[in-house]
Amino acid sequence: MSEKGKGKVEVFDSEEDLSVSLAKYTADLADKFSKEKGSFTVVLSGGSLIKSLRKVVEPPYVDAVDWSTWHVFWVDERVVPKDHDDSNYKLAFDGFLSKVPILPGKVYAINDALPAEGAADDYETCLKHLVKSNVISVSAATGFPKFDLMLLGMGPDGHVASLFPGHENEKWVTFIKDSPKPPPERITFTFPVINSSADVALVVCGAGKASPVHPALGNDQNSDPLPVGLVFGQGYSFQAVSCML
Ligand SMILES: O=C1O[C@H](COP(=O)(O)O)[C@@H](O)[C@H](O)[C@H]1O
Repeated sequence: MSEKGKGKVEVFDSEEDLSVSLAKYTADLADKFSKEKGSFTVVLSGGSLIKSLRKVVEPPYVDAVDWSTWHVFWVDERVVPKDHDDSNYKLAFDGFLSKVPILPGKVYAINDALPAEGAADDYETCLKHLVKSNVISVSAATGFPKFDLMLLGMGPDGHVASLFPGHENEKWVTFIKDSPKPPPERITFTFPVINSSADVALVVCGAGKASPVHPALGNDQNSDPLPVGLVFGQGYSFQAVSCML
């Protein structure tokens, strides 16, 4: 999606239906990219997204997907140890990664021994190495890394990743120490990276999130832009919404 409002919007009656559709969408994209280039780079969010991904680690997908081609990243992470209940890595490990044979060397968690700024720099350096070794491509349009699929959630305040209202940055990975949603210290991909992805799935579930998602769908031109309204994609974008709009 290169312009706001050009994404495909799917609205589901239930979170169960959303989850079934998200599994097919993710598995189909993994298959497409794996056949085209032998790898699939996917970026996870924390929060409710991991629960919504549950069907992809169940039959038929769990057996049909070629997990050996997957490279897994995080769009944002809390600066806590990997075994902490607030860790997005732990959430993804418990609900997703522990159920599939993705090679541990292709799972790129943040360095949890570093403080926020160091962890953000370290993750950006890791991405730059992976660009050099052609694991991650670069967007010809933006010069930023181009992941195959960015799986985004959205908070009730309209935040995506750990990009809260008023946040701007031209780095690949940045950090915050004052997140309005606990825990306060986080690292996060920036909008140029998010918006350079080949595909972006914005997975939003629940009536409480109906109002902030309107700008992302191009339905509300007048209100102040929320972070979710700044999400675009370079290619086909899938936005799954199960709330009343
Ligand atoms: O703090 C975070 O919140 C958002 C949204 O979470 P949700 O539980 O409301 O879906 C999440 O996408 C992000 O990765 C996480 O760090």
